[in-house]
Amino acid sequence: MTETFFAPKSLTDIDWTAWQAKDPATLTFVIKNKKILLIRKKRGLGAGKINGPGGRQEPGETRLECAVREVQEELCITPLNMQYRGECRFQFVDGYSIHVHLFTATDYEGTPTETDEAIPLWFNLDAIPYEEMWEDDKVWLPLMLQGKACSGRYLFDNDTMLDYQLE
Ligand SMILES: Nc1ncnc2c1[nH]c(=O)n2[C@H]1C[C@H](O)[C@@H](COP(=O)(O)OP(=O)(O)OP(=O)(O)O)O1
Repeated sequence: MTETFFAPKSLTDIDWTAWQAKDPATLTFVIKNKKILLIRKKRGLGAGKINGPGGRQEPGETRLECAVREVQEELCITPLNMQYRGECRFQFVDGYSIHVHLFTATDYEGTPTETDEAIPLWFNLDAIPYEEMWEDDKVWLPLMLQGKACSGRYLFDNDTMLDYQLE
């Protein structure tokens, strides 16, 4: 039987009690010496944008293992002192969904290095380039940086954020 998907127009069109993302994923932000380590993403979802390093969880992997592996793969460094900070539930109107778990790290081993997935970029904490990032980042990233609750739900049509709600 074919499953029919009705494109939601707002968050209230979605049954969040039954919501299960197609993909679990992570994002990690290394924050050191009042600077934040971001990437220019070269491929995958959000290619061309600035974001934290991260990606989709692999079978058998914990969230933390995924977060560490993605930073290692994308920037050739190992994040240290990882802390879980919250989660973002993203629903796209085309039916795709991704559940992103947020981590911070206060240090790292190695040297941030460009890979075929990402270019490392350091920014002062008061100069984060939100205009080059996913639209939702300006909603939750400032809260996360202040140590506040930052979990939320977001509805997207491609790159356009249609609706959001912090939890
Ligand atoms: N809206 C929004 N804001 C902030 N960050 C994100 C989104 N949507 C997202 O998907 N993301 C993040 C979550 C993940 O970290 C990446 C998407 O994963 P991707 O890099 O495509 O996954 P990989 O497993 O690394 O894919 P490959 O390129 O290796 O196939 O973006």
